[in-house]
Amino acid sequence: MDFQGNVHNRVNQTLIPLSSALFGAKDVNILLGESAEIVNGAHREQLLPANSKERRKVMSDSKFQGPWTTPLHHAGNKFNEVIQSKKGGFADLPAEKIVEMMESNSLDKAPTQSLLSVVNGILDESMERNNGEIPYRVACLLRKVVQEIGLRIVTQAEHLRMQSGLFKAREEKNKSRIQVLEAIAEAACEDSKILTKQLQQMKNEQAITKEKSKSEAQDVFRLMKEEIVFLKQELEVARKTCERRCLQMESKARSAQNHLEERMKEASNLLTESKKRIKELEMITESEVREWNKKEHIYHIFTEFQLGALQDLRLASQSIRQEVVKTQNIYAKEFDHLEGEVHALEDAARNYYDVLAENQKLHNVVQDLRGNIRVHCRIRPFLPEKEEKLSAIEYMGENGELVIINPSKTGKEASRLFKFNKVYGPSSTQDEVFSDIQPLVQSVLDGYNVCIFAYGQTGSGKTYTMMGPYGATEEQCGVNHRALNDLFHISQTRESTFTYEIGVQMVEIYNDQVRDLLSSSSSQKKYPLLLHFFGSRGFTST
Ligand SMILES: Nc1ncnc2c1ncn2[C@@H]1O[C@H](COP(=O)(O)OP(=O)(O)OP(=O)(O)O)[C@@H](O)[C@H]1O
Repeated sequence: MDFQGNVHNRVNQTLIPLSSALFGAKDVNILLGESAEIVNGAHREQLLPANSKERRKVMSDSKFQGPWTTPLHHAGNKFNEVIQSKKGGFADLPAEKIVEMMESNSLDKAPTQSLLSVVNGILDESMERNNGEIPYRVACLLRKVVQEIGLRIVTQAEHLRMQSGLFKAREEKNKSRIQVLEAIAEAACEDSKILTKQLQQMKNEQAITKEKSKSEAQDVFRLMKEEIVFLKQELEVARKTCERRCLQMESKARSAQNHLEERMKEASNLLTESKKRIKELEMITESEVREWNKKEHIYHIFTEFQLGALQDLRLASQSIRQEVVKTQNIYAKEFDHLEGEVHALEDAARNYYDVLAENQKLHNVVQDLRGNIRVHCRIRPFLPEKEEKLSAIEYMGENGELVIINPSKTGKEASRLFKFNKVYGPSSTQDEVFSDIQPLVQSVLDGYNVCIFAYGQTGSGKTYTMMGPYGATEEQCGVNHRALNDLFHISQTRESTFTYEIGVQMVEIYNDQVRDLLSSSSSQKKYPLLLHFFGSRGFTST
């Protein structure tokens, strides 16, 4: 539709300029009007320009007018009046009238028909007359009229030449227009060819599209067929499954029915049994009722006996109440006495706390006196696997003296004396070692800073002393366990007077690096702190 509409528009666009070239221009009307004036005087009025001024000009320019011309009363009126008013022949016309007719103005405006009728009239008159003479004045008029007609013929001939020149020019113009129109027609033909081509192309495309849609429809049909086959198969499978399930359900229903029948039988059996039981129970109940009646009787006797006993009890309770009042009085006196004693105890307790504080002070003073820094030496026993058991200890004093011998040297240099605060022999126990450290734990709880650390070469027994051996028993536990036990124990005994917050930190210092042994993340294990003053030997501290 669009294509056809476009073609129609294009054809219209081509035709509109064509028609305007033929019929629309004003000059075409003028051209036709002027041609008609010359070729066919009958269409003069219709084809002359509509503008009245132009019309008048054309009319006045055209001096050759035939008898068909519409009478122009404004031109040559006098001439006509004279012709029409004349009686008899031209020879009879008075001289003034002929002069009046000969006035150039009058002749100019007279129609050519009138001029010709004057000439014919004069010629007829001369032929009618026997002598054939034409009076002089009439002959003058005749000459004048003939001259006028001759002039008009000359003018008309010129006019005709001009008109033919105009015609030629217009013909040229028309030829060029025809060429333009032919060119337009050719262009229109080219357009129509292109359009036809496009139409053909579109038809081809439409055919291809139709082919495509046909193949697609075939594909869809095939796919639908496959889908239907697949769905049929699935339906078949589903039907089979359904049948199988129905069969299973039926067998289940049958088994359930059998089961129910069995249950019904069991229930009926139970019912008969329970009926029997009810009968038995009724019999038992009857016998029990009898029993209960007997018992009621016995209870009745017993209650009466109890009432008697209760009476006795009431009497006894009254006497007891009197006793209790007496005892309460005695207790009140004793409470007064005890109150006095409690007051005395409170005073004593207050004194006790003072004494306790004093005692703590004295304890810490004693610790200070024993030395702020104490060095104890523990001698490790020989390890069982050691074969050579040659000891370097020559003497071990009770006040911390220790003499070490060096077999490779002689004389004074062979032995060396060391002085410690305390020396523990190879047979010393963990408890013995801790007994000297224990007072320091109490000092911690009194607000003193305490540090206990073990120092010695590898394998000298630091870990053993501080922690105990692997899987240690209570007896083998080292300083750490024992100190912590004491800390908790003493803090508990003091919980009425003190509140302690206890925290634990376990670090290892090894190769100048401090590590947090309780940290779970490996990145935080390493402390940024570097210790230079401990040297490079390993040790364990608490
Ligand atoms: N007093 C002791 N009684 C019995 N065995 C001990 C005693 N002291 C140490 N040992 C034993 O000696 C061995 C080495 O002791 P320990 O591991 O405590 O040494 P260490 O100084 O901690 O060594 P390192 O610096 O290499 O860690 C261990 O088998 C330990 O059981």
